[in-house]
Amino acid sequence: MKILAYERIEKPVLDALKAKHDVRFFKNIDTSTDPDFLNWLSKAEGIIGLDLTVNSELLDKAPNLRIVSNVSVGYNNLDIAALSKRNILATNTPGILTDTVADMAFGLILSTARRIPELDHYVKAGSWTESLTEEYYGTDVHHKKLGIIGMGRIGNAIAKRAHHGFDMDILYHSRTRKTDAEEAFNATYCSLNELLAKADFVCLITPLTKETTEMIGLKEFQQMKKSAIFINASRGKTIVEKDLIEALQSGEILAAGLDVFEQEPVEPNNKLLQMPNVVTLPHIGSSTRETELKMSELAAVNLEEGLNGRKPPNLINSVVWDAINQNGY
Ligand SMILES: NC(=O)C1=CN([C@@H]2O[C@H](COP(=O)(O)OP(=O)(O)OC[C@H]3O[C@@H](n4cnc5c(N)ncnc54)[C@H](O)[C@@H]3O)[C@@H](O)[C@H]2O)C=CC1
Ligand SMILES: O=C(O)C(=O)CO
Repeated sequence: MKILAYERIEKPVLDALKAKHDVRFFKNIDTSTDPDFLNWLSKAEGIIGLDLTVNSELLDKAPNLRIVSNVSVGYNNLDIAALSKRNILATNTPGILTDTVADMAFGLILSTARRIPELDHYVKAGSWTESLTEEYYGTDVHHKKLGIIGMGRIGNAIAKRAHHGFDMDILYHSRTRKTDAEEAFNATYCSLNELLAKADFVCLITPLTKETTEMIGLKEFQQMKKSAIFINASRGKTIVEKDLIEALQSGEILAAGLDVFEQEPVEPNNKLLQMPNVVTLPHIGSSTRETELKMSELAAVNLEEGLNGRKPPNLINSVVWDAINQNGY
């Protein structure tokens, strides 16, 4: 079968797909103009990859497409309505990356509060010439209040680390109450306003949807404590980035730890990159060797199951499955 592979997919998985199918791999191309890409797209039955924008415009050029398999849990790059309208299956990779992303989010909490990257530079620059004074002190993490916005799989894994490892009080805001998390981590459900006002650490880990786009802007930063540390591991567009810059510059909040940006890769002149109280990462939450491989493997299983007429384990638009089973492809 003809498969279009795009951007991130681990080599052993790509090689295994190539051994069975007619696969073309694309990286760093303009998907609206690249002739090779457009030619392959017109023939492809399956797409596998990370972050390819799949909308009506692209789908109009892909008449043979039957499945799009994302190598990520977030699928804000996919227009699910447009895919479903054309009876094209869409899949993602939930679960297997949860602990890895939670570790990284916790890494951002610790490194921002304890100023680890900043102090690492200080030591390596040879500036540690005398006993340190208050100016270099950080903020405690243990026994503080952690506010989690988006208490899903990853939110729960962050809460688990915070509750069991750091004796933190957990506040959370989500679309629905999560009684399991309340029982397991003594977590308290809050309105967004209440969470923002009470939390020492505000950690955003929702999917990017219409509802969550720009959900945290200047008004929300102003509601946070002046000592608050803001962590974003969700998607860059869940916040208003210029408002975060303003909130940090005016001292509305203390610091931020960011794995995601409005524009990725982040522009080198982004003001956030010049702030010592901001810890930045290159959208690397799930990217350990072990987990990236598992994500590619799971995405390949989803792809093959779909192409072989079986229900993929991580199907997003089950309405398409129902339609296919009633009417056939
Ligand atoms: N930085 C990174 O490398 C990674 C980032 N992510 C991001 O994390 C997101 C969450 O992943 P999972 O925990 O696996 O998803 P999930 O679906 O298990 O959890 C998402 C949670 O957000 C909540 N939510 C949705 N809309 C909301 C709203 N308007 N207000 C409040 N809560 C809302 C849902 O109720 C759910 O509890 C992904 O969609 C992706 O955007 C995921 C993996 C890696
Ligand atoms: O899985 C996701 O949603 C990511 O952001 C990349 O791993």
